[in-house]
Amino acid sequence: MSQDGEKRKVAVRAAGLVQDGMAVGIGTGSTSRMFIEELGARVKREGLRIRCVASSNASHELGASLGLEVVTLNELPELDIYIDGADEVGPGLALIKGGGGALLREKIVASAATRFVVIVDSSKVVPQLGKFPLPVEVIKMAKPLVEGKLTKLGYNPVQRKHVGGSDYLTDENNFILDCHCDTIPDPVKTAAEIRAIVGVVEHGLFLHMGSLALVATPEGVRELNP
Ligand SMILES: O=C[C@H](O)[C@H](O)[C@H](O)COP(=O)(O)O
Repeated sequence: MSQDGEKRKVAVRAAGLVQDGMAVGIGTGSTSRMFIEELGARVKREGLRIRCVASSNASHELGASLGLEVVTLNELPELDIYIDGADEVGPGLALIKGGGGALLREKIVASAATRFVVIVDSSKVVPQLGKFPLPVEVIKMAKPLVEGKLTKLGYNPVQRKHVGGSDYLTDENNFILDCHCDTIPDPVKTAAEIRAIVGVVEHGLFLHMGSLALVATPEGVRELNP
C-alpha cells in the first residue's frame, strides 16, 4: 500500500475515535489533513456536534472550510482529545514534530488535551530519534546566538528557508533552526539542553505527551502505547 494509502487508513481510524459532544484538537501536516477531511465527512454524515481547536492557521482554515466549528483555545481551553501526525515516533512514544513548522502551537494544543493520539504511517516508527532534523523555533533577534550555542552543543542547526531562499516564518512569526543531529540517544538531555538556551521558544521533541500512536501498516492499523 502507498504511503498516502496508509495515511488515509489511519486518518479514518482516528476520526472514528471522536464522539458526539467532544472538544477536539486538530493537528497539522499531510496526515492530519486527511484526518480533518475524514472528521469533516463524519460531521456532515452523522451530524456530530463537536468543537475543534487547530494547531495552525492552515488546519483552522481547512477545518472551517469542511464545516467544522473551529474556535480558539481561549474559547475552548480544555480538550478531550488531540489528534496529530509526527515526523518520528521513538521508544516510549517520544516524538519529533515540527516538519511542517507548527511545533509550538502543536505542543500548546497537545498540552490542553486529556489524550493525545499520534497518527502515522509505518515509515515514521524508529528505534532511536534523530534521523529527521529536529526543529527548534527561535525568536528572530536571538537567531545568531541560538545558532552558535546549538552548534557548540553539536546539534548542527540549519535555518529553514523557503524554496526561493526567503526565511521560513512560523505562524507566530519566528524562525526555525533544523538540527541535523543524526541520532538523539538521550532525548530528555537534548530537550533540556535546548530549552536552556535563551531565545529558544520551543523545540520539536514531544516527550511523555502521547497517549497512543495509531500506526498504519500494510496489514492494518497497529496501536503503540507509551
Ligand atoms: O509541524 C508539523 C507537524 O509536526 C506534523 O504533524 C508532522 O510534520 C508530520 O507531518 P506529516 O503528516 O505531513 O508527515
